[in-house]
Amino acid sequence: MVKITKEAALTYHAQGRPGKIEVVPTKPYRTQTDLSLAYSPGVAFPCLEIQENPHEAYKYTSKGNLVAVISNGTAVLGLGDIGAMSGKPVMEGKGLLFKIYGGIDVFDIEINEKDPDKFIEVVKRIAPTFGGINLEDIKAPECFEIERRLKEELDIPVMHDDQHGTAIVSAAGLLNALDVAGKKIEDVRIVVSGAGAAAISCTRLYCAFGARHENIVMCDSKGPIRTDRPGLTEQKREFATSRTDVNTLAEALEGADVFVGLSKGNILSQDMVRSMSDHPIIFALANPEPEITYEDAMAARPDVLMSTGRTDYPNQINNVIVFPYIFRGALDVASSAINEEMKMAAARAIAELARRPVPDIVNRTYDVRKFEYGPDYFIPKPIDPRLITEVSMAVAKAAMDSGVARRPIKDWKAYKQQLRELMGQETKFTQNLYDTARSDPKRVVYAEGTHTTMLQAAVKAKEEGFCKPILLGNVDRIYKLANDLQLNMDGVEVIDLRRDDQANRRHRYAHILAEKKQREGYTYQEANDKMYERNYFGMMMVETGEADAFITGLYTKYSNTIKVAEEVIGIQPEYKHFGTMHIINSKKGTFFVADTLINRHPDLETLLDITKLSADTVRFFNRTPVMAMLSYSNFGTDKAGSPTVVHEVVRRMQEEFPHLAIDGEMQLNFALDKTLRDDKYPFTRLKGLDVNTLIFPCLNSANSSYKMLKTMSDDVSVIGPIQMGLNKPIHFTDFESSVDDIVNITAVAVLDAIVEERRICIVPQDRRKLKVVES
Ligand SMILES: NC(=O)C1=CN([C@@H]2O[C@H](COP(=O)(O)OP(=O)(O)OC[C@H]3O[C@@H](n4cnc5c(N)ncnc54)[C@H](OP(=O)(O)O)[C@@H]3O)[C@@H](O)[C@H]2O)C=CC1
Ligand SMILES: CC(=O)C(=O)O
Ligand SMILES: [Mg+2]
Repeated sequence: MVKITKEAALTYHAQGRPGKIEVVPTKPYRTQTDLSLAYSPGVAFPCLEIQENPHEAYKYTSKGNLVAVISNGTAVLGLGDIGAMSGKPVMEGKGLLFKIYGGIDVFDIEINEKDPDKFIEVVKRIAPTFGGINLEDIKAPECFEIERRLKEELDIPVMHDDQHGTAIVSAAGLLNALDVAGKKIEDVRIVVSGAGAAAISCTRLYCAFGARHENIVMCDSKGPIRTDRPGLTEQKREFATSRTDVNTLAEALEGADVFVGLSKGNILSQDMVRSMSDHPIIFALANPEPEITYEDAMAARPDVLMSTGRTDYPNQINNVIVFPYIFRGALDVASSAINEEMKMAAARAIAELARRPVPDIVNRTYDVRKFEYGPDYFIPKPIDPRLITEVSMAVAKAAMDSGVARRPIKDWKAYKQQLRELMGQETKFTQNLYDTARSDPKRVVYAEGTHTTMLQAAVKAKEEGFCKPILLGNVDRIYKLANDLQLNMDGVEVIDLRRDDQANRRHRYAHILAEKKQREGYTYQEANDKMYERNYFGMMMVETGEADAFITGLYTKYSNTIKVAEEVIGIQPEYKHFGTMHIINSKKGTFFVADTLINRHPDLETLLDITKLSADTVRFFNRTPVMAMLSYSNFGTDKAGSPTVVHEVVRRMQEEFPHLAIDGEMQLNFALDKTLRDDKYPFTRLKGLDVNTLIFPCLNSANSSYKMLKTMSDDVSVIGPIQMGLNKPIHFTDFESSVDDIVNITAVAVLDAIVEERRICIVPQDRRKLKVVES
């Protein structure tokens, strides 16, 4: 587990641009016209529209996606009243989290005002700017009145996150921890340490889920809150116990099932933990120091079900699992409030998610082989990409059902897709790719069945509904691995090509290959030896029609696999070379990039083949190719060196395909910026067109470019490599491919296999029949 040091935290905040957030324009601003639209005089028009109908603010401004995180710094984490400005790093941090998890923009606002009436007045006056208000780190009891009045007096969702975000996530954690411990919420004895903003709201929500008042003891800085204590606030009175036998936290904890700490660091001792019942649930949620450290609690007894509020320990219970999504759902239906129904729906959705298999990306990020629902994992990880869809949708639905949604959602499938796209999880392109592959699932051979990534990808592709996997490898090993990973192997075929029962098949394949290659010096014996290698055997399955597509590459070097593919499958007759393409999905659109893996220094004929194959592949994905031939020079500015080859390819392509949008050679920025290109070079065939296909002059530049994008940009997803030019659907992976990379390639391979006889140059009427990926 990562230990966070003071030095590291200070450097993180100070390095580069100080702080953690910046404001980024969302409209063009390069030209004088842009500026006149963005500001005066153009800006006057939306102003007047809003004056006439205030709701138009959601249409013409950022209001609908803008949340204020507002604090007066009186209860910052567990640090106490450190002042408004000192709390700014926390509020900026929330801004960052809102953005990365919920796609919501935030202005953090620190108000130097402790008087509730004045504070409320300030918030009310700035409220028109925002679509929602997240109150943060405001101490009890003032926070209750502040939130109550703002909710009453404003018509946008207002939520004090320390109260309700914490209540929702800890209720989800409690439901699951009780399930793991085999206990019922109605029966358990709960001790709550803290009687502030977070503690009161959490306890209220536990009661809404069935916890009994009489089973709860709440403690504040003075100890257990009893009904016989004079001068209790209204909220403390709500949870005061009538028990007279409890005078200390230690006494309250004897035999208790649950401890929830929302108070102060280091107030729970190991002895207290030992005095609790079997499988005690300990939520030590004070930040930054929990009521007891994870290590101490685990050392006290092995059966503890332990959570903290920190990222660096298992079972983090932190409101970050809630606030981005509850506001997302609320904003998306223009909800006028965040009510009890929405909170309970969010808690149930979070609890339910933790019980489902965990996505590969989460395991990889935490460097864990597999998270499994149980003592060490009963709450989803904040980076779980499903939170945005599951929680936001549950919240939006609850808002609609409870009558506070002003813009109900009509198409839930489209909304889910919109949420995924918002977070760049899944572009429309990938979705369409999957849908098309699903229309006619194919038999796909995975060469490396014993590789965990390949095995998981094969099962996932099957579960996505677009393939019938055939795994090559040792049968016992594959089933053991699948068992360890809890994978459902129904519908998966496993073939151990080395076993005696495959001898006939090996001989048969060897005969076919030897016959095909007899004029190239191939003997039967040689071919038979090769059938013990998974790439030969698997490709022969496709060659003979006993499978539809083949995927390999995690163990084998690319150059070796290519040789086998050329030998067994061969290149399409109209070409002499084959190549690879990567598809880049970014906020700016989908781009096809070639040749990313095969031809190191393509000569004229090779580059010509790559270009033609690329045009066909782009059409295969049902797009019209708009092709830029790239180089370091523009349209003949360099008359020597490599640009001359590109120049000549363009000439030949334009001559052979008079209607194809292709031009060059040109630099990458001219390819991607049509205004710049049309301004400087108005004569091109690409005038007014957005380029979607980038043909690089050599492997160095193509390979480095797609890898640079993949590594440096979080907003980019890459599909590939997609092979172009082989006779059959043989596809390769990078050795560093993830499960999702291979699932994507499987979809491409299936699509490839759907095209009968696999001609990339598919005739238009066949294409329509196939309903391949829509533009
Ligand atoms: N993990 C998470 O997601 C979240 C964690 N928190 C954490 O919860 C804690 C409280 O936050 P919040 O409710 O906003 O703050 P408040 O200031 O509103 O409440 C603090 C409460 O803690 C009580 N307290 C202080 N010292 C002790 C002690 N020694 N024993 C028992 N109770 C004590 C106070 O008692 P008294 O009333 O007598 O003053 C008060 O009731 C913080 O540490 C915060 O970081 C908060 C929100 C979310
Ligand atoms: C997480 C949080 O909001 C707090 O500790 O105050
Ligand atoms: Mg807080």
